[in-house]
Amino acid sequence: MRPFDPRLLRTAPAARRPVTVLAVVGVLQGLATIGLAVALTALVVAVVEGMPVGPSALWLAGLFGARAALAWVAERVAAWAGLEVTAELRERLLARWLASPAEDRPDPDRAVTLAAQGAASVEPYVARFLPALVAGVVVPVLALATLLWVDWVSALIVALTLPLLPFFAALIGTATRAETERRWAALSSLSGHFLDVMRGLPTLVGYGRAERQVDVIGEVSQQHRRATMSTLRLAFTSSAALELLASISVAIVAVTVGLRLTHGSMTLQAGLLAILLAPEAYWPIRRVGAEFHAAADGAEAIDGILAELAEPDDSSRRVRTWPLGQPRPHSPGGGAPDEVGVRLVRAAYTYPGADAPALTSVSLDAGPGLTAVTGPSGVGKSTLLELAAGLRTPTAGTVRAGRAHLVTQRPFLPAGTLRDALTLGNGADDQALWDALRLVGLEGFVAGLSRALGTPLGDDGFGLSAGQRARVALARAALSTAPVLLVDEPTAHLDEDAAALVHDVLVELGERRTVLAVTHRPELVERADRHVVLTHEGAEVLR
Ligand SMILES: Nc1ncnc2c1ncn2[C@@H]1O[C@H](COP(=O)(O)OP(=O)(O)OP(=O)(O)O)[C@@H](O)[C@H]1O
Repeated sequence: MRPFDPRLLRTAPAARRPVTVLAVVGVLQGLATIGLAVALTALVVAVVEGMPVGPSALWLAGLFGARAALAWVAERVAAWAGLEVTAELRERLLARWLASPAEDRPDPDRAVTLAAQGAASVEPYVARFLPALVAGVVVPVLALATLLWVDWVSALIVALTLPLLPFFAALIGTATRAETERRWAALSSLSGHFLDVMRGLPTLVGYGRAERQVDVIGEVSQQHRRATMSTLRLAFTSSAALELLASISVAIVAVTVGLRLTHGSMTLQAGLLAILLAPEAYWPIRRVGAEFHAAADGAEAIDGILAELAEPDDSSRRVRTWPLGQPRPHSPGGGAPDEVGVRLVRAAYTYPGADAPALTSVSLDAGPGLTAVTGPSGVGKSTLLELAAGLRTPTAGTVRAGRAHLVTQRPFLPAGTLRDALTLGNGADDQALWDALRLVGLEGFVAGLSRALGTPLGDDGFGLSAGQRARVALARAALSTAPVLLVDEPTAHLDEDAAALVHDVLVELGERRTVLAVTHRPELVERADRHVVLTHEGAEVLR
């Protein structure tokens, strides 16, 4: 692990200010520590020699106060810096992944590990390790310079023994590296397993196989525990080794000072100051060693995150890049911003690692109005919508589409209120929300809830039926200002009456926008302006 990776400050500019403040506070803390040793010596000498103690006592109290205040500031700034960096790295990762075609994104388990635990482990690195590193560089230099001025013999002993600490720390660090990598791999595999089990839980419960997963999760957790314990063992042993080395070095200084004091070849002032200053040269380096282990995970994660954020070699595949939370500068799928339709010319798509293409040479031209897309299961209908939405880049041919809103077969509904699920954080007034709910036939249902739009929903829309979830997703599509709506099997979970209502909504939306709806329902095909049948050979436009 590199002690400090400057790429971090380049990638997370928000961290620059807090990290600079941390460095300045670290230098001030070092000066206060040296000042404290000088003031304490002056006070003791004044007491011993019967001189007035007032001035040195005042200096001592003032410096104690200043050091306490600086420690408080350092703690606050470190916490602030940790949060800033973690938040910025997460935001950048999400922005990068959202701006990349699906095939360029990492596996979900790696993405979860990087953005969740990975970014979180950067916090102790920034909040604890970096301040320790600043102190580790500044304080020993200041202490050594003062020692040289006070007593060159003590300075020589410290100068000779001090480099042993970072040397041993580096030796131990090299041994820890493999352990840290093992722990990181164990964590990634645990996340992957956990994610897979959570995804497959309904199926596993359905087949009565959920219990078996307890053992699998148990075994992976044990691997993680063993890796963590061996890292901890190493951390404790290395701390003890550095502690011992520093204690022996301070003892050598103390013994030589004591001998010279006894022989009268040294003044009490110089001797006391040397004994007080010697430990100050060692402790910051010991602290770096101690914080190193807490930071090792963070440094490993930073490597992974920075690699993920690094510019890709093939920038032509990066079809859409825009800052998070800002409107897209150009529409997905390579279309112009004002385009209102979807146009595919001999578009093909092969999933990464797949042998056969999921979509072969599809050409279609869908302008404003409702276009029904039908075809046998697995023919590539969902893939077609993802291409039109710009989530994937075609492996051959071209796709042009206006700004699109995609309603997938399993629409994402965040945990929060019904209002959150409808707006997804975009501003829309309540009147617009009620209009959209009326459109999809949910107005009466929501009005009947005691907290109406403020009704809390669980993860994935928990608390709503499958049909209600589909209609909330459709209301969200109606609320969006995108000129192109892409809808994947909107009536899959609905009974005849509810399906008829959704069909009305799609027809109505089609009067104002381009609606591409994948469906199995002949009633919707009947009412559509265009009908495209997807086959394994391409697309056949029937109407
Ligand atoms: N992420 C993926 N990785 C690899 N292959 C995939 C992936 N998603 C889909 N496929 C494959 O691509 C083909 C087209 O899938 P797609 O989901 O687009 O079909 P579909 O027509 O929408 O099917 P259905 O009507 O059952 O929803 C299928 O053979 C499927 O197995």
